[in-house]
This record gives sequence, C-alpha cells and structure tokens, in this order.
Amino acid sequence: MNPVIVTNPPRADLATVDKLAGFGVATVHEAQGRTGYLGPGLRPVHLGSRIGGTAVTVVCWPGDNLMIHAAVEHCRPGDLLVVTTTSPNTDGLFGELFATALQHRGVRGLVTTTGVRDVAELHEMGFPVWSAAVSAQGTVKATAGAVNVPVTIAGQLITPGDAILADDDGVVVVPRAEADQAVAASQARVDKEDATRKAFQNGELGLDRYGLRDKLTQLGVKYVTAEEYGL
Ligand SMILES: O=C([O-])CC(=O)C(=O)O
Ligand SMILES: [Mg+2]
Repeated sequence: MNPVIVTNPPRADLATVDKLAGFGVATVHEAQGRTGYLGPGLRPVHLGSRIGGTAVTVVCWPGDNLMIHAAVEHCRPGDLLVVTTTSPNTDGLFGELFATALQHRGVRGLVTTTGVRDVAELHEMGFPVWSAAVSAQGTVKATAGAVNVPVTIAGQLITPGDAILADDDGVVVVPRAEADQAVAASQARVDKEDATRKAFQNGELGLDRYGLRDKLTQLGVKYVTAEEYGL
C-alpha cells in the first residue's frame, strides 16, 4: 500500500452522470455489455434511493477509518465516496457523523465494502449508503492508506472521477471516458424495453418475440403431455 492522497482528479461530467443515474443500475450494466456491476454483496442500507456521483476512492486498513477523515476535505459537490479496505472487513467504519460532514460538502452518498452504523440516523438524514454489512463495531484512526487511487471492487476497476450509479439493485461503475457512450447505449435499451413492455402488456410471449421457440427445438427440448410424463 502506497500511502498517498491524490488531489483534484478529473471527473465525469455531472450532467452525464445524472442522465446515467436516471436509467438505473441494471439498465446501464446491461447497456455497457454486462460490465461494471459491483456485485450482490453491496446492498442499500435503506431501499428507495437512485443516485449517481463521481467517485472519490478511499483505501482504509481493516477496522481503521483514518483515511475516510482524510478523504472528506477532497470531496466536491456531486461526488460519491467509495471506500474499500486492504483486506475484507465488515466493521462499522462509517456513520452519521461522517455523513454529516459529507452532506455539507455536497457528497451524494457512500458505497463501501465495509460495514456502516447509525443506520436510523442515516435514514433520517436522507444520506444513501450501500455497504457489505451493518455493524456497530467501532474502529480506530491509526494507519495510513490512500485517497483517490484506482481500486478494484468485485473485480471491477474504479478510477477516481468515474461515474458510480447506485439503486435498489446495487452499484455499477461507468468509466469516465465511456460515460457518453453509456448514455446512448442505455437510451437504446430503454427504447427497446419500452416496446417489449407494450408487447407483453398485449399478451405477446417472450418465446415468440425473441424467437426462442426455435432455440428450444435446437436444444432438443420436447413437449410431452402430463399423461406421457406420468403425472
Ligand atoms: O465515527 C466513527 O467512527 C463512525 C461513526 O459512527 C460516525 O461517523 O458517526
Ligand atoms: Mg456514529
């Protein structure tokens, strides 16, 4: 671990981030070729938020939130804090006091591979959090880590300034350089799904709409009566 704090990294355009957030995590993940999803291990502490922001990354040591304190002063309006640790740890590194400081700076939310606490207060404040755990376990402020360096969560690379989108389905990262392309691809997917939804509302089957009957035949799937099957 190289202890470093990187200041003012370039960020994705916030209007573009807001457009991406509006599409939702599943749509953007699909639209960018089923990449960027940070996995089912990161869950919203409270349901019902759909946000996007630009990543400020933090690498802490397990059970140590020193670098979150260091990161706060480098946060700008529109950012979203992304915290991970040098090895897996579910202690409650983050709570309402950090959220208060971040809200003051215009930070939109937190994504962390650790645990968080003060969840009732976080809910009351309207500060959205995605975490691996809820844990009251307290932590120390002792060990140097890093702020605004590239990190990997669930195999996905997050570079500071990338777009991070989060909703009830989880969290997805969109690389800064690919944000415009992801907007176009997501809009195309929404248009396609709008047409599919209308068709389903009219009773059309996915089997016919997607040409899946032939596929079933090709795969050797046979129709048999319940009697033939012995039911
Ligand atoms: O202070 C801590 O260690 C974490 C916390 O509970 C808070 O931010 O309120
Ligand atoms: Mg607290």
